[in-house]
Parts: sequence; C-alpha cells; structure tokens
Amino acid sequence: MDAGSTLPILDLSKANDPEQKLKLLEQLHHALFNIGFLYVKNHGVDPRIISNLVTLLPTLFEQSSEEKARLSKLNSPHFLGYSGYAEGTTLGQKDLREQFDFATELPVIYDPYAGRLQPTSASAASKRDFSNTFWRLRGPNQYPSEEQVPGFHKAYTEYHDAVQELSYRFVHLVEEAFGMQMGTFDCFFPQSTAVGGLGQNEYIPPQHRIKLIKYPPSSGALGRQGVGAHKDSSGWLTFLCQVGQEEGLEVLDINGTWIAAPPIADSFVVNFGNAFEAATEGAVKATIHRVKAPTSTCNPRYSIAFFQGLPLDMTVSQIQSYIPLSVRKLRRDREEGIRDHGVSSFMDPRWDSLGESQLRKWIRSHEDCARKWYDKTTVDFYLV
Ligand SMILES: O=C(O)CCC(=O)C(=O)O
Ligand SMILES: [Fe+2]
Repeated sequence: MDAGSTLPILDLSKANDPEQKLKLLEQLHHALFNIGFLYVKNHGVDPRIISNLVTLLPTLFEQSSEEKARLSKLNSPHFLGYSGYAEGTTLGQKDLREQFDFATELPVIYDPYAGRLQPTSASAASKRDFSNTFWRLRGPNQYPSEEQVPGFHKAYTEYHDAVQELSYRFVHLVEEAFGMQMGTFDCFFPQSTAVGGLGQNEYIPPQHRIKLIKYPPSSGALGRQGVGAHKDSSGWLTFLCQVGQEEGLEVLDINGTWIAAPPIADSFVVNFGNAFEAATEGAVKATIHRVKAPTSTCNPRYSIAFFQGLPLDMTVSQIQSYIPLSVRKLRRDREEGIRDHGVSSFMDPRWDSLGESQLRKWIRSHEDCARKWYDKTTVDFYLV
C-alpha cells in the first residue's frame, strides 16, 4: 500500500498568477487523464464555513433513533433524508456507515399532469413538460429541528453555497485544462434556481447532492466495508471533505493497486463521476474508490461528499457535444485494441438522460423508498 503520495495536490491559489496557472493546468491535465483523483488546497472556501458544519456532525448523528426515524429517507420521494447503519450495500455487502442525504434546496416541479388537467405553476410558468418521472427527484430537504441540532440549517446552507461556488470555479479550470473556452459549461449551471424565467433552450438548474456520513468504529464482525468499491454515480464532479484524522479512503490506481487517500488538513478530495466519464467517452475515468470502516480502537470517521449535479433532462450525447474531440479521443488513443473498457452504464441508450440514470441509481440503492413512492412498472424497469 502506497502512503498516498502519488495522488496530486493542486494549489488553487496558483490560478491567480498567470505563470503559476500554466503549471496548475498541467498538473490538472495529468490528474484528469492519468489518475482521476486529486486533492485541492488553498481552495478559497472559508474555513469557518467548513468547521461550522463539521462541528455539528456528532450532534446530528447522536440524535435519538426516534428523531432519526422522523427524518428517514422513506418519507421522501426525492430520496432525501436519513439512512441507518448498514442499511446500504455495495457489491452485495453491507456498508458499515450511516448517512443523511441533502441536496440543493429546490421546490417540487414534477408534474404528472403537464399539458392536461391543471399543470403546476412551474410547468405553466416555464411552458415546459415536467411529467417525466425523473423530475420527481427534485424536492425539499428534511432538516433536523433547531432544538435537536441548533444552527444546522444555516451551517448546511452556507456550506452548500460555498462548495457549489468552488465547484463552478473548478469546472472553469477543467475547461482550460481541456483547451476549451472558459465558461463553456456555465450554461449547465444557471445561477437562479427558479425555472419560471428560463428560456426554452436554457437548462433547468441542477440539484447538487450533499451526503453527510458517519463510519462508527466496529469490531469487524460484519467485515470492514465502510463503503464498497464504487464509481460515483450521483453527479459530474465530487468534492469530498474528510473530517479529522481518521483514514480509510482508498483509490484504485491505473495498475489495479489500492492506494491510500488520507485526510489532508484544509483540503478537499476531488474526483469524477460516471457522467463525467461518459461525457469524455472514458478519457477521464470515474476512478473506483472505497472506504475501510474504522476498527473498535479508532474514533468515528466523518466525511461530507458534495456531488455536483447536472440538469436532469440533459442527455449524455448532449454533454459530449460540448467536449472537444481532441479530449474524447484520448481514451481511444491510449487504449487502442482493448475491446471492453467497462465505460459506465450511463452509455446505455435505455437511460440516456442524466435524470434517468439518477433515478435508476436511487431506485437501485433504496428499493424500499422506491417501492413506496414510484409505481411498480418504473421500479421493475430500473431494477433489471
Ligand atoms: O467517505 C468517504 O471518504 C468517501 C465516500 C464516498 O466515496 C461516497 O459516498 O461516494
Ligand atoms: Fe464515492
């Protein structure tokens, strides 16, 4: 096992100096095409905003089981809320963690009656059809009460807004590392979350997802899988805050070796999701990673994952059309002759839109919630 030194650490303050910026872009180019995982430091997110949310994590998770049940994901057709310890599985094995899923605070726009009966105000105002089932993923968060976790709503909102801003700034650097015009992807991220004033050709603002995670120490009787080996499927780019000193995150490198990605103070880990891999036709990998659960002599491990979303009605081919061929063909150049590259199932034409791939992901990971809120035909279709 490597000590983690092979993962690049990018100093984002270099973006402010033209000469240093070139070096930064070279480093980013290398990280994008050869590793798919990196750290960023001097990232510009106010450390107080991070610590305001981080310090609330123990209180959030120490709420009584009744309080946590009140916030259960089962209450939410948007798959937002609490999932209990070891409720999730990866690769058929229990993930030894508990989590709260939050997202960009957005009103419901799903409108099964669009164009018929009485369309909702969102459909009517924007003259768009929000009847596709995947629009149902958008909706409000379930917050703990102020008495239970004082200051949570404010701390969460500030964290969301600050990391969202970092993620948009980082996307600009990616554009430059790809040799593209800076700002090309801005149209994916309209600044206002209201849909009423959008033109017919404008994208609907995306919903970013934030997962607050606790990995409690455990005896090992259930194994050591905090979360099993996976590619991120919730979004485009991931910005991960590893809280404290507890190690556990590991990344599968290009040679098939697991390397440690230990916490580095004041940094975020950045990696690329399935949608990004699909968009670049596999030139940038959604690198596989996993977390080992802490042993009984360790402290609990906490982390906060920000999954940058994309407009749900975008198709993979639409995103690909923004990415220069010179970037997309890098995979073919590198892997010429290899037939099955295992590029993500996002490429499957049955769920070409990002919304469908997201709905599929949530239905598959939370079947109980899906069966409660979605009809049998929809659930069975995505479970296949
Ligand atoms: O907790 C971590 O460090 C990583 C979590 C992760 O990879 C995920 O939830 O997708
Ligand atoms: Fe992940």
